[in-house]
Amino acid sequence: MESSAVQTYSSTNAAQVEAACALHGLTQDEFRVLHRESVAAKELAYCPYSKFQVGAALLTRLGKYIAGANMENASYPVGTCAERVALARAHMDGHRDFKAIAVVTNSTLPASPCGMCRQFMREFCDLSFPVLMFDANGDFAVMKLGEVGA
Ligand SMILES: O=c1ccn([C@H]2C[C@H](O)[C@@H](CO)O2)c(=O)[nH]1
Ligand SMILES: [Zn+2]
Repeated sequence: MESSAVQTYSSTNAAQVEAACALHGLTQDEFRVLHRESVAAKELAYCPYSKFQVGAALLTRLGKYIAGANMENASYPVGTCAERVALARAHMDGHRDFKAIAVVTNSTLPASPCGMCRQFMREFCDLSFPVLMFDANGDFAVMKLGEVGA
């Protein structure tokens, strides 16, 4: 079995943020707002079963930020993830082109989107779509959609 630890960076390390932004076509301001909006969204999670809050923030090509949080259900598979909530909200608001998504949890390691979310994103975003994953401390990993889970 191959084990590959995901490289994480600190969002307080300007050089690391700059490098990540340059690689994924984001401005540092966009990076900061994505982080801030995803953290705010996390507080709106409905997760009485797992108690695992997840926040997401999508950035559209037109510069709008759309938030999502996980919404659980007593019948567990009926619940949905933060990423899919954000994408559904965005699509309903008429957005079709997306620049990046940020996902944040209270975990001490960045969490990567599940297979259903990756499939859902793939419907609207290409394989180079940047996925920013923040942990509780603001450390982050970033991958293209085509690299997540690969
Ligand atoms: O990237 C992720 C990972 C998990 N969850 C949610 C699903 C469930 O509500 C809870 C525990 O898995 O976290 C997300 O929203 N996004
Ligand atoms: Zn998911």
